[in-house]
Amino acid sequence: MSDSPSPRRYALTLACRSAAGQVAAVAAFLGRHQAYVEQFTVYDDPPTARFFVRAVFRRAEARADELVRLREEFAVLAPQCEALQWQVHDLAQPLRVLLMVSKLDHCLVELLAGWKHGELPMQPVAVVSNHETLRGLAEAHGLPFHCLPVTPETKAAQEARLLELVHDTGADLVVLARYMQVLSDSLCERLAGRVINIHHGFLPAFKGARPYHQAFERGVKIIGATAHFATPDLDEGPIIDQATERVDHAHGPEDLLAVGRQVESTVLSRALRQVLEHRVFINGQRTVVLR
Ligand SMILES: Nc1nc2c(c(=O)[nH]1)N[C@@H](CN(C=O)c1ccc(C(=O)N[C@@H](CCC(=O)O)C(=O)O)cc1)CN2
Repeated sequence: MSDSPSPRRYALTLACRSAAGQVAAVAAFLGRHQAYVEQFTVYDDPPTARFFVRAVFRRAEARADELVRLREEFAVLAPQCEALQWQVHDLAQPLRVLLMVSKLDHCLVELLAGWKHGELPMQPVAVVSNHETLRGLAEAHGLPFHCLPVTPETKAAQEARLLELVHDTGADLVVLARYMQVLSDSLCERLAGRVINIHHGFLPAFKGARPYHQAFERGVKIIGATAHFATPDLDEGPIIDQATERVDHAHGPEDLLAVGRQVESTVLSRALRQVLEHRVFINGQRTVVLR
């Protein structure tokens, strides 16, 4: 990166205790840095007495070390704001994403298309699967493909290999794009807040591996999909986004799966975009999504 000053765009995210003066403190910080603020969104959550801030700003003449200086100086301010979590992101450095899939390709195809079309600001770093089925799709997009078959006997070793890949690729996020194996408690804890799953059901209804069959048996008239952070509690993680579609008595389980494909792909892509744009905060069992 040249030393000559160049315009750079940043996102500042802050979760802190609810209190007077939080906005003023952040605004003063941005003012001290002659920041040109493009977006400034806040939400106060009375039930948890937490306050959430997302600011997108730019600096006309940013020095090479500006991101480091911004972080060092916000680190001084953070305790005064009773910060619980904060980060300054350089928007020219998209988050690195490790994609996981089993045999069904519809969600992976949607994410890769969104990336190629510049709609998903991410840097995919690899595709990991427990089947060979989608190697061609990954490699056609120039992405390394790693097949880690999972059985009860191999699960621990394969998860250790997955953690190695997360480390070696510098992945910030892991996206379960119809990856049909339950991640262990220890893996979820190691990657807490960094694993996004698409559940092919409208949670909290119809948890598990076969929600469309459950929906058919129940005779529902609406099906849906849910993007959430994966936690040790299967299909219980904080929800990022959901969507639904109407169905009727004539839809069998396979028809429901067919209707659900686009709902799943749309919800996962939308949820991932919100995370990539630093809009999503985990707030206990829930999320705050600053639009
Ligand atoms: N720790 C978590 N891991 C995963 C989650 C999660 O919420 N927490 N979500 C799943 C995705 N999923 C539903 O959305 C899901 C996938 C698979 C199963 C399941 O029972 N799988 C069986 C194996 C099935 C098979 O081999 O085809 C199993 O793992 O024993 C339930 C829910 C992804 N992981």
